[in-house]
Amino acid sequence: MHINFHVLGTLANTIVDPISLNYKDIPNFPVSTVEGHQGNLVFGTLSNVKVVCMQGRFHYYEGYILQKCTAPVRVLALVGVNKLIVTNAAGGLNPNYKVGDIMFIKDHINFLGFGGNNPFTGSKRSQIINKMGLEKSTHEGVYAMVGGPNYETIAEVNSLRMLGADAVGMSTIPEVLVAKHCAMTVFGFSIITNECISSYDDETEPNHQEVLEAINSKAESLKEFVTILVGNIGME
Ligand SMILES: O=P(O)(O)O[C@@H]1C[C@H](O)[C@@H](CO)O1
Ligand code: HPA
Repeated sequence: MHINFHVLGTLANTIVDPISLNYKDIPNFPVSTVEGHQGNLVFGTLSNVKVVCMQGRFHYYEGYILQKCTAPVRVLALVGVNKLIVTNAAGGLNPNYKVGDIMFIKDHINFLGFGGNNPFTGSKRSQIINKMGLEKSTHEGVYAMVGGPNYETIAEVNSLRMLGADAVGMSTIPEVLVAKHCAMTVFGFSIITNECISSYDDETEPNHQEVLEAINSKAESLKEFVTILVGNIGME
């Protein structure tokens, strides 16, 4: 099983008997350039399931073409991975979402794809949240991918809401498309790291630091969530 941990990279510390490879030591692998994306491929076990975790991913805005962003998914498919858990940090567009909430991705809006930068489509979900008592802070929603690296303007936030998006981020969809192309089963979720600003009266601005802080403050509960999730998916 493959887990894509992006800025949730510290969660890789839960992996048992880890063997870590730095991306720069893997021939032709891209290297991570975004703060919080540590750039390691970590092999080991979680809930007695063999896993490989990407501690850091690649974004279109880093200058990588989507084929390069998603190449690691193809590499993992070639080494036998057939299930993917994909995660991201995302801004909450839905007014009911609070910082730290989890959103299961039931669908997506691929803005890069609208512009012709997209090969495929597809996403799936699964569910194990009750035993952790997280019902009130989980949702099922639509993830919209924008190109980044800048955050959205107020007009863009309001447009995304009108289009039916519940959360917005800068990643994930290309990996999901390629994973589906490689016949993987995919489960995706977003951590809501900020509430998107939709009013000109609001003088605050989104920033990467608050994204990292929101992730870190939820790290323990997310570790538990992913550990249970991997155990459950591994048994399917
Ligand atoms: O890799 P993800 O999508 O989780 O990282 C998000 C998107 C941007 O890189 C950054 C925004 O602060 O976090
Ligand atoms: O508000 C956001 N917008 C886009 N990407 C993001 N990643 C985390 N938060 C956001």
